[in-house]
This record gives sequence, C-alpha cells and structure tokens, in this order.
Amino acid sequence: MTLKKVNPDLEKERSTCTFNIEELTNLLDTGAHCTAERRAVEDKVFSVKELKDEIPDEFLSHKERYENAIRKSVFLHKVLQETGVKRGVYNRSDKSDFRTTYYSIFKDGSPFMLQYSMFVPTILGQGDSEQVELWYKRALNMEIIGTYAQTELGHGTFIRGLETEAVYDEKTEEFILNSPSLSSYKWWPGGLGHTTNYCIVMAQLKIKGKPYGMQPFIVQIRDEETHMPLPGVKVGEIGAKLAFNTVNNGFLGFEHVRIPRRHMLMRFSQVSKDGKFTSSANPKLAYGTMVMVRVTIVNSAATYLSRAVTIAIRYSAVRHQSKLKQNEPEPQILDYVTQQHKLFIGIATSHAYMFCSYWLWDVYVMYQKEQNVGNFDRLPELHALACCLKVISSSDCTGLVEKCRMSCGGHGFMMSSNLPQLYGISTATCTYEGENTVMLLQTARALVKAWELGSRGRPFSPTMSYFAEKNVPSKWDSSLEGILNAFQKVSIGKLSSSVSSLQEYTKSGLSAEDAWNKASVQLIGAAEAWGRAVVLSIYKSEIERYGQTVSPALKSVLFDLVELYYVHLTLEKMGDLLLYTQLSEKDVVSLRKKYEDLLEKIRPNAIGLVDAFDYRDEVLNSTLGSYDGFAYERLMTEAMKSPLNAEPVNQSFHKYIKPLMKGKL
Ligand SMILES: CCCCCCCCCCCCCCCCCC(=O)SCCNC(=O)CCNC(=O)[C@H](O)C(C)(C)COP(=O)(O)OP(=O)(O)OC[C@H]1O[C@@H](n2cnc3c(N)ncnc32)[C@H](O)[C@@H]1OP(=O)(O)O
Ligand SMILES: Cc1cc2nc3c(=O)[nH]c(=O)nc-3n(C[C@H](O)[C@H](O)[C@H](O)COP(=O)(O)OP(=O)(O)OC[C@H]3O[C@@H](n4cnc5c(N)ncnc54)[C@H](O)[C@@H]3O)c2cc1C
Repeated sequence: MTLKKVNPDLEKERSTCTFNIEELTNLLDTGAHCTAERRAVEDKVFSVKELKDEIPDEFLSHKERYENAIRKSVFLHKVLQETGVKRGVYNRSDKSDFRTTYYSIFKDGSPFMLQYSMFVPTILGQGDSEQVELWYKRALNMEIIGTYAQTELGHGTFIRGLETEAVYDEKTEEFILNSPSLSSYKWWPGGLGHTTNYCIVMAQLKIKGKPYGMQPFIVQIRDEETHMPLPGVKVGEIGAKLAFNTVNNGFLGFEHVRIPRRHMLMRFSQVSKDGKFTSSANPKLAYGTMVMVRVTIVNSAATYLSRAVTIAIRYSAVRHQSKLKQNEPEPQILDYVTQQHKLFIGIATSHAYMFCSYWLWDVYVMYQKEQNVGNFDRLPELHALACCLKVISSSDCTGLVEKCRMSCGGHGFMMSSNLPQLYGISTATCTYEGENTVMLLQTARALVKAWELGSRGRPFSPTMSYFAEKNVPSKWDSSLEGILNAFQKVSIGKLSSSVSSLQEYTKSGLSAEDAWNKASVQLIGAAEAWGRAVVLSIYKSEIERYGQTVSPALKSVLFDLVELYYVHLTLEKMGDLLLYTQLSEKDVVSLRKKYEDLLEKIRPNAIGLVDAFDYRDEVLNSTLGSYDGFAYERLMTEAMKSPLNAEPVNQSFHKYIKPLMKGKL
C-alpha cells in the first residue's frame, strides 16, 4: 500500500496553527543546532536496514524478541559510534543529550540499556582516576558489557538490608563475594540474564568481621571468550514482565567468588592492602548513581507522555464518531470538549516536566561541582528534589499515558498503536530507581528536617524558601502568581499539619518511628504538595525566561499551556485549596469557565503542538499516530502481519473445532 498524501483532516488542522512549529521544536530540543544534530542521527539510524523489524515484535516468541533486540542493539551501537554520537550513550554531559529519540527502535527496551544508563555512569562517578581509565575505556569499546546489580529478591527499597557480602581477605588481597541466602540473590538488573559479562555489584563490605556498609564492586560474571558463567556465578533471566521484555532483566548469585582488591570502586571509600577502611566524606555518596538516574527519569516520563499524546491527538483529529449536531456530519472526536479535557493537559504536562527536567539537570550539575570540592551542603535539597520530581513526573505522566490510550477507544488497546507498550515502560518508572511512596517519604524526611531547623532560625534552601513566609490568609487571586502562591500555602499547610501530628503522637507516648509511621499518609501528602509547588514555579519561570527570546506567537501559545496547567491543577486539587486558601465557590465557577475557554483557545493549535515534538513515524511506531493520519489503512496493514493471517484455515480447526462440531471429541 502506498500512501502519498496526508489525511485531509490533518491538513486542515495544520493550516490553523498560529505559531511556527519549527521554533517550538528547537526550544524543546534546547537549540536549533540540537534539532539539526538529532535529525541527522535519526536519518542515519533509521536508514540502517538491520535496524528494521521484519515481523512486529509482538508476534515473536520471548526468545526471538531477545535475540532481535540484541541484533538491533549491536547495530545501533555501531551506527552511533560511526556517527560520532555521544548523545545518551554512556554518559549525559548536557541537557541536549536527553532527546535520544532513535532509541525508540526498541519498543520494549534494549538489553544494553543498563550499560549506558548505570554501569558506565557508576564507573565514572564512583571509580578513582586509575579505575576510570581502565574500565571506562573497556566499556566504551564494548569489550565489557555491564549492568548495575543492587536489588535482591529480598530487598530493593531498603538497601541497608542487602545481604550480598564482600568479605576482604588481606592474605590474598581479594574480596570474596557471597550470596548467603536465596533472598540475597540479585534480582532485576537489566541485561544481567544473558547479555552482560561484568556488573557493578552493590554489596555489604566486611573486613575482619566488621561491617562497613554498602559499597560498589566491579565483578566479572562471564568468560569474555565463551560467555559461559564463571565458576561460582549463578546467573539467568527473571522471566516475562508487564514491559521491558527485551531488556533481559536477570538474577545473580555468588558462591565465594574472589575478585582483586582494586575491583572495589574507590573514589569515595577505600580499602588498603592491609585491610584498613577509609570512609568517604559523606556515606551517601555511594548512592550517587541513583540520584543521577532519578534526575533523568523526569525527562523520560515527559518523553513517554509526549509520544502518547502525539498519537492520541493525531488519531482524535482523524477519527469521526457520533453526532454533535443532528444535521451535520460526524465530527472529529477532538471536537468533543471532554476529549480535549483528556488530552490537552497531556501536552501541557509534558512541557512542564520537560522544562523542569532541563532545570533539574542544571541544578544537578551545579551541585555536583560543589560536591567535587567537598561541599555537601546542598545534597539534602538535591536528594529531595530528585526523589520528589521523579515521583510526581512518573505518576502524572503514567496516568496521562493511560488516559491517552483510553481516549483512543478500542484501537488504543491494539499493540500496533504502541500505546500499551508506552504505558508499560512508563509505569515501570513509578517503581524502579526508588519506589514512589518510599521516595515521597524520603522527601518528607528532608522537608520535616528543614522545617524544624527553620523554626530554630536556620535559613531554608532555595526551593523551600517560601516556608519562611507568614501563612496569613489573603484574598484568592487567579493569576499565575496568585495560583502559585496558593499552592505554596497548601504545601506549608500540609507540612505544618504533618509536623504537628508528629509532635502530638510523640507527646502521647509513641516512639519517633511509630509517630512517623502513623503520620506517613499526611507526610507523603506534604511531600507531593512541595513537589507541585516546585513544578508550578519552575515551569512558569522557565517559560517566562524563554518567552523573552521566542516570537510573540509562540510565547502566546506557551503561556496558554502554562495557564491550562495551572487552572487544571487548581480544579484537580480544589479540596486542598479550599482547606488552606481563600478559594471560594465563585472563584471555582470562574476558573471552570477559564478552563473551558483555554481548551477552546488551544484547539486550533493542538496538531501543531504535537507536531512540534517532532517524532517521526519510526519513533512513534504507531498505527494511530502517523504524520499522514491514515490510521485505518495502517491498522489493516499491521493486522495482515499476524502469523494467523498467513493461512485461511488454522490447523486447530481440523484437530479440535471440527471434532467438536461433529460430536467426535
Ligand atoms: C523503549 C525503551 C525506552 C528506553 C529509554 C531510554 C532512556 C532511559 C534512561 C533511563 C534508564 C534507567 C533504567 C534504570 C532501571 C532501574 C534501575 C534501578 O532500579 S537500580 C536500583 C534502584 N534502587 C533504589 O532506588 C533503592 C531505593 N532505596 C534507597 O535509595 C534507600 O534505601 C533509601 C533512600 C530509601 C533509604 O536509605 P538509607 O540508607 O536507609 O537512608 P535513611 O532513610 O536512613 O536516611 C539517612 C540519611 O541519608 C539521606 N539520604 C538517603 N539517600 C540519599 C541520597 N541518595 N543522597 C543523599 N542523601 C540521601 C537521607 O535524606 C537521610 O538524611 P538525614 O535525614 O539523616 O539528614
Ligand atoms: C522494570 C524494572 C527494572 C529494574 N531494573 C533494576 C536494575 O537494573 N538494577 C537494580 O538493582 N534494580 C532494578 N530494579 C529494581 C527496583 O529498583 C526495585 O524494584 C525498586 O527499588 C522497588 O523496590 P522493591 O521491589 O523492593 O519494592 P518494595 O520495597 O518491596 O515495595 C513493595 C511495597 O512496599 C512499600 N514499602 C516498602 N518500604 C516501605 C517503607 N519504608 N515505607 C512505606 N512503604 C514501604 C512500597 O511503597 C510498596 O508499596 C528494577 C525494577 C523494575 C520494575
């Protein structure tokens, strides 16, 4: 089937766009040169025939899918090396490295994912200069392929409870790695099953019977020639999952496996030949890779949502259903305001988190520089920001990806729409790299501490500075500034109320731990409220900053989205605002009208806004979301690829159905 033109519905939509799409694409890419660079890489990657799937992934067996993913990972690596691309490979050096759109050639992830996202960054972040020199080079050349093995069957969240041991033997100057129980087996690391030959193992260090906490060790697990597991290493794949089925997540156990002393990554803590332990300046530096990945997840979440919303909005523009007015043709479903309500917030939310992710990356890099010269003052704020923004971005975006899927009706249930897979990889971000509730409790811990120190006169860090403001009631103000102020009041109200509950519970005789547990539902609410205030503030201030450099037409549409985001959240969180601010019923009525007006205003730009994400068809991988809008033709073409359609009658008819029909079973 050759499709030459564009669906007239989409043509019409594109003609109503009020701003320059390319200008917005450049902004999302963090610069016109970044757009050009990204497109050049995509041209190269998508022209490699080995990177194309002959049969859609979903029709392959588990084993075939893995083998296909390995083949593609190898060719992708090769082509990226030839292109000289550092983007997203090994190490992010700049926020422009985020838009690694070519990575979507894997619908369900690559078995090399952890090599790039955690193995190499841990070597760079936790190795001393000599270790970086050795291991980074080998990893860069793909002589070694690794993963980050921390989680165990028994413990993922509570890393102080990890059981894998690394016992130092000063006689041989080696560590002995051992898995003392089934629950101590590593479980989950990406690529670990059958792909990696090395890994970073997070294990409890013991010297002369004394524990020194969790430390990173670089451990060879498979022979470099034969790829057979080394003696004492038990390794395999953990099985089928909701998503990431081609990532080859694995399990790993050790039976007294010996590794040289210098295989402990020693940038922060060291073990000398004679077994002397030198502690790092801050023990939490061993958790550094997790902070970095949490920071990058904010961008991943925004990206998954921007893909889903592109698919859903394009499909909603070409899909016609029901009657709005009896004497008129069936309208595009995008004309139903309920459909706009489901989808436009997806565009605004992906902008909010994309711009916040760029800001957060800059904060991370800045704080990192301070830590490199021994200043850890801002580590608690960075940790709280990384935890909290990871949580609200992953949960908001996942909820909206699912909304996009459902907004496509039955066709959104098709794997060929790519919406189920996007939901799968998005929902994983709510669990990995710190389960969301646990991350909110970490945030709350930092907030309560800051609150208590603040009440004793200590200054607040920048994102908490409004805690110092007096919580005096003021008239409701529906401007952006007024709404931001209101959300900060909610944040203060929830935090101070949680702190009061903690104090009351301890006064009534509960231990600090029991009081914390009893108040924890309130505490996660306070943490979320702080995160909301941060996102509202950063999204607005970033758009104000960019607004000074972009055209008036683009500035106007960017602010429509900021307003939509603010008003939508106000209506969503009405209960909290009624409790902690002067919001009245009259204000709510006028905000509802404002919201409806904004949906109407954004409607002509909806297709332009999703086109500006600049996802080519190969990146979206969706029958419903292609640029030309021929959804039905693509659905039929994909259906014909089902192996069942290769023959008119399946053999099971003769074997089972016919005997049943004839009563001969
Ligand atoms: C189609 C495919 C598409 C492909 C797209 C390609 C792009 C994708 C890119 C991304 C891919 C990423 C893939 C990643 C896969 C998942 C990897 C994992 O899950 S790996 C596994 C991830 N696993 C996890 O994330 C495990 C989660 N669990 C944990 O992190 C910890 O156990 C804990 C934090 C919960 C508690 O730790 P514990 O030691 O018990 O600590 P206490 O509670 O007792 O608090 C003591 C003090 O420490 C402080 N502090 C704590 N942490 C930090 C920190 N990081 N820093 C600084 N400070 C920190 C804390 O504030 C407190 O301070 P204070 O009040 O005393 O002043
Ligand atoms: C797709 C995917 C990929 C992964 N990749 C890797 C990898 O490459 N390497 C790696 O090491 N790990 C990896 N993981 C593991 C991941 O990091 C952990 O699953 C995650 O940290 C959550 O830990 P858990 O599974 O122990 O959950 P649990 O902690 O057992 O969570 C279960 C429930 O208990 C609750 N809970 C636990 N502790 C507390 C608490 N203190 N207070 C209140 N509630 C609590 C949680 O909120 C949750 O509701 C991956 C996981 C997934 C899903």
